This record gives sequence, C-alpha cells and structure tokens, in this order.
Amino acid sequence: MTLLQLNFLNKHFGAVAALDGVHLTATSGSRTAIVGPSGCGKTTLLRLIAGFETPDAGEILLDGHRIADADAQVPAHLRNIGIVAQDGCLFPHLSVVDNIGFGLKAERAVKLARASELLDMVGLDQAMLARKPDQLSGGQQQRVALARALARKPRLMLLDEPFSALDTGLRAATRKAVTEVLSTAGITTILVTHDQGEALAFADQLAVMRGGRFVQVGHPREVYERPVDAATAVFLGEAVLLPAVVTAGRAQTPLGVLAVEDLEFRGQTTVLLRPEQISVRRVEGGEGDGVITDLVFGGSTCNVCLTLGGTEAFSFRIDVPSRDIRSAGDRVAIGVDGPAHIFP
Ligand SMILES: Nc1ncnc2c1ncn2[C@@H]1O[C@H](COP(=O)(O)OP(=O)(O)OP(=O)(O)O)[C@@H](O)[C@H]1O
Repeated sequence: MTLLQLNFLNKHFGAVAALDGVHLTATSGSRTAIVGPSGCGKTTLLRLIAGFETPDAGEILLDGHRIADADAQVPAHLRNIGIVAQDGCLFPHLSVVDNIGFGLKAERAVKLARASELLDMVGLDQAMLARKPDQLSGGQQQRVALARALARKPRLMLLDEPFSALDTGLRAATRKAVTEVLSTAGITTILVTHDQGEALAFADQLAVMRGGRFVQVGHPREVYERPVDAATAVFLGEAVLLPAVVTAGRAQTPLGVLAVEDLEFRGQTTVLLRPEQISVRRVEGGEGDGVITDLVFGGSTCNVCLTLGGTEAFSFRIDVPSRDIRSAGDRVAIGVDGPAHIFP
C-alpha cells in the first residue's frame, strides 16, 4: 500500500530550480534512500515533505490525502511526520526525558514511562534519562533524537544525514540500531545521505537525484548493477567503463569479448563492469593481458592502474586484493565474471 506519493513537485528559489518535476512513491513500511550530488535538491525535498517549505507546483499525498500543493498545505505539526537531522537538534537545556517527552500532551509520569520505553527501544541505558545532551556521545545524541521523533508515533520518518557527524564505527552501529528500530516499528522512512554505501545497505528503494529530479529509482542492487547512465554508475561505486562495439549479445572491448544481457543492441557504446566482476592474477613470465603501471598499497587491497596490451593501450584503475600483486611492472592475467552492462 502506498503511504507517500510525490507528484511532479517543483520548487524554485529565485532562478534556482531546486526541485524540477519530482515523482516518487514510497510503500507503507518501506525504507527509501535518496542520494545525489551536493545541491541537487535532497534537503529541499525533505523540507517540502515535512511541511517546512511549500511547493510551487505538484502535490504531496500522505496515505491518500493531499497534504501539500501550491495552494494549500497541512501545517508541519499536523502531518504526523518525524524528522531527525544531521546534528540531532536536541534542546541543550533539557534532560533526555524532557527532550523525548517534548510536545507530548501527557502528565509527567506518562511522559517518563514513554521516554523510558523509547530509550529501551533505541538501545540506550535508563541511567541516561536524567542527562543533558552535552553529557552524551554523538551516537547517543542521535539515538535520543530518534527516540524523540518516535515519541509521537509518526507515520513517516525523515532522516536527513543523521549519521554523518559520527565516526565510522559508531556510524555503522548507530545506523544498524536505527534501522532495526524503524523496521520493528514498521515506520516508512526516507533517508538522505551522502554515503552511497550507507544508502545501499539501508534502503529497499534507492532514489538517485540529479539537478532537482530523480534519474533512477529502484531496488539498490538493481540500480547498482544496472544504472541508467555512466554518471549514476560512477556515483554509486567503483565503475570500469569500457568502449565497446556490440553485436548480438557480445561486446568487443579492450578486455576482450564480453557477454551483454541486451541481445537487441548493436553498435558502438560504453559498457560497465563493476570491480567485483574482475579478477587480476600476477603471471610469472609470459605476456598476460596487461601490466600494472601504478600501484597504491592500501592494506587488504591495492589500488592499481591496469594498462591493457594491444595496439591502442587502454588503462583503468581498480582495487585488487593486495596479496598477489607486488609492484608496478607486474604483468597480470585478467578474468571477467558475468555480463557487462549496456546503459539504456
Ligand atoms: N532557502 C534557499 N534559498 C535559496 N536557495 C536555496 C535555498 N535552499 C536551497 N537552495 C538552493 O537549492 C538547491 C538545492 O539545495 P538543497 O539544500 O536541497 O540540496 P542538497 O542536495 O540537499 O545539497 P547538500 O547535499 O549539499 O546538502 C541548491 O542550489 C541550493 O543552493
């Protein structure tokens, strides 16, 4: 069942088209991650959904009811939408219990009981109820911010880069805890993030934004493996882009003949391989398929520049397991697993 529906949303700030015909559907209980380059309109979109901005055109439907269009808007506090921002925005002078209970119309004992239950839910110790935000770590503050947003039992939760201020380990742990809380509560969630790995791990629907509109929306694996264009491919992770001549399901590339899934396409194009499809093995003596012309050691992997043989030399960079690869000048055999992707 559809919970959130955005139809052709437009929003201008002066001459800047922050949103330019945004269309999106989120089903009940789903987790959507929105990714895109800086300035593409992600935060503006969340602010429109939350009710902090009004659209110039288009409409927002929540549970089938129109909550905003250019003419009329349901006020933010009546939308039943929770929001957690990058810095949590806790009230610094209030204790954890008062932060969580803020805005709840209930007696103190009821607020305390609800805060205590929510603290449990986000995996924090009850001893923290009396603390002020500056007595908590960054990860703990974000969990309290989530508890506060959950207190009003929102239909929809908006997360605007809520983990970005946390360091790597804490970030992963907090994200996992938050994801579990939201999916246990069955709350439909929209996450905006700059971290593509986070988006792929968190979401069951990935929406890639560019220039104020979505260029691709789909299951994270589908979007990662079959991006609509090279820019999306590169944005979502390491991509090896190869010039190709394609006929009847086969692509002639600098890496040899590769299978492609599209049996109809014919002609010159660029095809995509993800690095996990490529295996690189050092060969002693003999020619191999290419030579390592640059190498940056990075522990478990090395980032190498591979230059392929043939009359027209072709190079690309890729991370490879470091165990077998020693130094620039190593000759290597290259294997490819699975089909190359042709952009539609
Ligand atoms: N209040 C405003 N007044 C004028 N321009 C604005 C305003 N808010 C956003 N913009 C512009 O609208 C565009 C979209 O901004 P937005 O903050 O939505 O992008 P974003 O994708 O969230 O960026 P980032 O990833 O850097 O946070 C940008 O060009 C921005 O400069």
